[in-house]
Amino acid sequence: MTKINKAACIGGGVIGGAWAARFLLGGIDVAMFDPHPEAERIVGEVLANAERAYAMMTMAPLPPKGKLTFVRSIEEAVQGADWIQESVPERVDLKRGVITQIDAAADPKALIGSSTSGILPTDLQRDMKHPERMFVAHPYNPVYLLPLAELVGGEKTSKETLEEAKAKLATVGMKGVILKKEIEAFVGDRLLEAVWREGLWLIKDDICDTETLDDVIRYSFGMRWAQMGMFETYRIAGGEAGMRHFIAQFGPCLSWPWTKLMDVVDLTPELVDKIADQSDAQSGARGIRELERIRDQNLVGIMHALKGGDEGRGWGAGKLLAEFEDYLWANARKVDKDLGEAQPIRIIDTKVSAAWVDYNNHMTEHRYLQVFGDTSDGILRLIGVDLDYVRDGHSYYTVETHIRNLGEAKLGDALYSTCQVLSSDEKRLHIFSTIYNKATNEAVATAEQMMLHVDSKAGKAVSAPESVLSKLRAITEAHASLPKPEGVGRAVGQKR
Ligand SMILES: NC(=O)C1=CN([C@@H]2O[C@H](COP(=O)(O)OP(=O)(O)OC[C@H]3O[C@@H](n4cnc5c(N)ncnc54)[C@H](O)[C@@H]3O)[C@@H](O)[C@H]2O)C=CC1
Ligand SMILES: C[N+](C)(C)CC(=O)CC(=O)[O-]
Repeated sequence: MTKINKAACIGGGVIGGAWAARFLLGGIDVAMFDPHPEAERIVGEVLANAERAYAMMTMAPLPPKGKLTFVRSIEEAVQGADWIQESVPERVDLKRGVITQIDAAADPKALIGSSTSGILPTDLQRDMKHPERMFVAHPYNPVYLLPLAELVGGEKTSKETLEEAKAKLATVGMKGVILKKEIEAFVGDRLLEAVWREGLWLIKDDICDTETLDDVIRYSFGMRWAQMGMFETYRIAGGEAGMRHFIAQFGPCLSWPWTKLMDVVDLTPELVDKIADQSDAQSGARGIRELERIRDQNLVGIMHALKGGDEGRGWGAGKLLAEFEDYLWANARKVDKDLGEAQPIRIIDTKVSAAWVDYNNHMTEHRYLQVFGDTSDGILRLIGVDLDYVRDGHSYYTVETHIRNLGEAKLGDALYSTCQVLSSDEKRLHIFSTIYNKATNEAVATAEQMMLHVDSKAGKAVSAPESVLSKLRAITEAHASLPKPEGVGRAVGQKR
């Protein structure tokens, strides 16, 4: 896949700031131009929330964070950039001017995406010298988590540009969908606008308030949409006869006067006050950044659930996350560890994220197991048991774990883990891992684990191949000279 080497973000508001976060956390340097006097603070706050979300989202090795530079002009921002994302306010004259300015200063091969929610790319590329590399890349808020970008070409956009944009977006975990034709508001905003129009009428006519309306969405079809969209959901709603029956039964309702879709509600000052007051009553006690964090944590939870969907193969946005994680592992900097060194191997570096903390205000139990699980995965990768190996039908399964919690890990604490191999043979791997607080180097928890090499299709333990065993022997022999760690073999309740 073709990586993005350097990105330029023109406009750093809600969307531009979140694009910058997506690129930076994908390891890409970003030059940002936004004349807003508080642009650095705003982007900094968005980035902080994005980093928090990524810490919850994945334990796959993200590349070192890219460097963010604020610059004073569009010309300076686009220097050396191969992806330029325009996210200035939704006005055709402003956007066209900015895009024409970008075009004049950028490398003629650099891709130029516009975040516009609905303006035709043909209208935006009108004055460009190299319009073939300009397109709409319409994202969804928050761009750093929601992976979709609608890719829409104008009359002068080349097909190759859209394909290249799609391939590049995959390297930052995004799914680019290429629309067959340009149309105002593309696909997503057409659908959203229809629902929004209807929602405004329901509030205006006092059928419900904003909170009730949101409840109707989030306790019902919102959940369905997140995992299956509209048409697959309705196929199921048609019962065994599927889509044809669904259309036969519910199609006629479309011509009954159920909706007010074609009437545009008059957004009078009174109606705006009414909606804003209801919205304040619904959510005003929490600030925007706090609401963003709640939203992000929920979105991560949904993606995690979808990652386990379809019997572990992953589904929708969760499958995409799993594919992105595969990509991150495949592209992680290979740490050349000396397998013959007589010291526990350092495996994981992480931080206690907000999602890991419980009502006792410290890292909750199962997160220790998660870090230990990632540590054992790390040692397995060192001996060649990686995702390809697992896909080929073999793996190590953990059959026993004993965790001891020795100290507290608090929100934001930096942690690292080490792993010592206690013994191994053709089938067994006996390890002892420790999680340390990075600031104090004090042990926070230990785990003793026994793993078995298995033929995962047959579901039984089998000998590992020599390619794995030779590496494992090197580590086991080196670690044999280490003192036995305190706590090995301890049983629960045993006196110290
Ligand atoms: N907010 C949303 O939910 C979504 C917005 N979009 C699109 O993203 C674009 C940006 O929208 P938001 O980020 O919401 O707006 P915003 O108002 O939060 O941010 C716009 C930013 O552009 C900056 N700006 C103004 N003129 C500029 C110029 N000449 N050069 C550089 N920066 C300039 C402003 O200072 C501001 O920080 C729009 O086209 C919008 O339709 C797309 C998807 C979702
Ligand atoms: C409101 N909006 C039209 C700017 C919304 C979008 O474009 C997409 C989104 O994130 O909902």
